[in-house]
Amino acid sequence: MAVKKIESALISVFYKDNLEPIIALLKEQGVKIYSTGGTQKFIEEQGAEVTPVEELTGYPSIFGGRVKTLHPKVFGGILHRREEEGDLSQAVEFGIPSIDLVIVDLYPFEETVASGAAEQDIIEKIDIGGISLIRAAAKNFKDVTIVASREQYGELEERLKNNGGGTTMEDRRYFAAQAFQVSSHYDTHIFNYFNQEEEIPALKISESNAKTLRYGENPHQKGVFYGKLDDLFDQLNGKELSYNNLVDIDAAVALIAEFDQETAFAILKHNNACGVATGASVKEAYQKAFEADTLSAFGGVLITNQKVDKAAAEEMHSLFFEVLIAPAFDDDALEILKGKKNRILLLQKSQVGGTKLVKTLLNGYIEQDKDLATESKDDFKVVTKVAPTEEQKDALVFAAKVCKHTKSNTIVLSNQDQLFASGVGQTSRVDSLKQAIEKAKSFGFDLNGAVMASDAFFPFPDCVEIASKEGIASVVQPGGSIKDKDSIEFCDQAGMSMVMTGVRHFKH
Ligand SMILES: NC(=O)c1ncn([C@@H]2O[C@H](COP(=O)(O)O)[C@@H](O)[C@H]2O)c1NC=O
Repeated sequence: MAVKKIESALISVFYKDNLEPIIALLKEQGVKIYSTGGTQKFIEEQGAEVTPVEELTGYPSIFGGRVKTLHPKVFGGILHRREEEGDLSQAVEFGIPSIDLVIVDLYPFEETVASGAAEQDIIEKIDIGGISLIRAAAKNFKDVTIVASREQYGELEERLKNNGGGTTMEDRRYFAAQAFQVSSHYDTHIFNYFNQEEEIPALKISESNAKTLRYGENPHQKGVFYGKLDDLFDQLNGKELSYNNLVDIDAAVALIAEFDQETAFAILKHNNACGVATGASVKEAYQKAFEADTLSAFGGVLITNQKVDKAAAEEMHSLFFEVLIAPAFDDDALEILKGKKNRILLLQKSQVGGTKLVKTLLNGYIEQDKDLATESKDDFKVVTKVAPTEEQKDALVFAAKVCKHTKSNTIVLSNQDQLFASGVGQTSRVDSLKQAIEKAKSFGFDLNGAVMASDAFFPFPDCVEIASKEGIASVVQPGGSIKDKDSIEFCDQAGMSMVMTGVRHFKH
């Protein structure tokens, strides 16, 4: 493919770091360099000759830097079509030089917003000249090479070296695509800043950090994660995270975030908890979580909200599991856990944050607020003659937390510090209850005195009838059925207590 030699360049970058090798290369090739104030100074410090852009435009940088490159001599130099006679003669007529390479690093708008800066500082960080240079050069990629961010310096250097100081059409088209990626990302952030009140009903998401996964949900499906996982986790051991790992990890961190007062441990499989417990230590919480379902724990995703110590690590080590997430690990615990080379160990550095959930649906996207409601004892409205004891209320809070993070329809059975069993994702609530009862019994739990949580109301009294037969003593549910009365009356006859929260927690 034909190589177009670079003879002139315009460089205007906010962050000057890492530019040195490019300057050295351009200098070596005798490229004529035009530049703006701060960048010009930096390039001169590298010992290269620079023509100030002011010399080209005949204007100084004005209005506090709001106008410096915005001039026909600059944009004409980029945009004129080299194969058009008319464009070439106009360039000569108006004394417009050719600019073959444009290097820009935009004002850091996103960073300034994130720093909590004042509105005026944020507005000044909306780059105008830089973004225009990027668009112009990308549009004229047939003749011009555009490098739109400092992250692309390495690629430019490599391509210039490979092509003897020039670029191919393929190179320039690639850089143009990168440029529009940079400019659209930049504008997305500006729009979202201006539309914080969501007056304009438009969904703009832009994430340039991509991680190609081994595959999607199944090996015949491709999968990519877009986001900055490194902000949340340090991976300390194990194989690459898979699509399904990420889905389970997402569910695990959301569940464990419910427990901020006590040491908690959860084991998840296919998005649902098969074990959850609190305890005096991570080891004890793990043991109790594991007890709830010693079969499902195999290959599971494990998570705790406390530092993993040696005792806990020794206890877990014999279990085959995919992932363990914790906010910290003792060195001797890590040494034990690293004994299995594929085992994924994640150190969680921060909470997930964010208030919205988005997914694709039909031919569009669906967005909703995250379910950030968690009920405490104060939210319980006792609707039966018998009120739950304090201990039962603790158990109801525990069960309700697990219930909120389990696929609907769900029924969760527990005491105040241990999940006994849950029925998950059943098409009828009764089936969920039956599944939970059978499972709890199969792992040796005595349901006498246990509590029950339901993610949505009981349309009929059938669930409390079945629960009563098993000795379940107290129930938490949102309420809101036209037949609430039937369930309440049954509980009163059976001597059970029931509280309503008024908050439904479907998880589809
Ligand atoms: N106003 C303009 O004409 C203009 N032209 C280029 N810039 C930006 O100015 C910055 C470089 O400025 P300096 O070389 O003075 O440090 C770059 O981030 C570039 O994107 C401009 N600034 C903002 O719009």
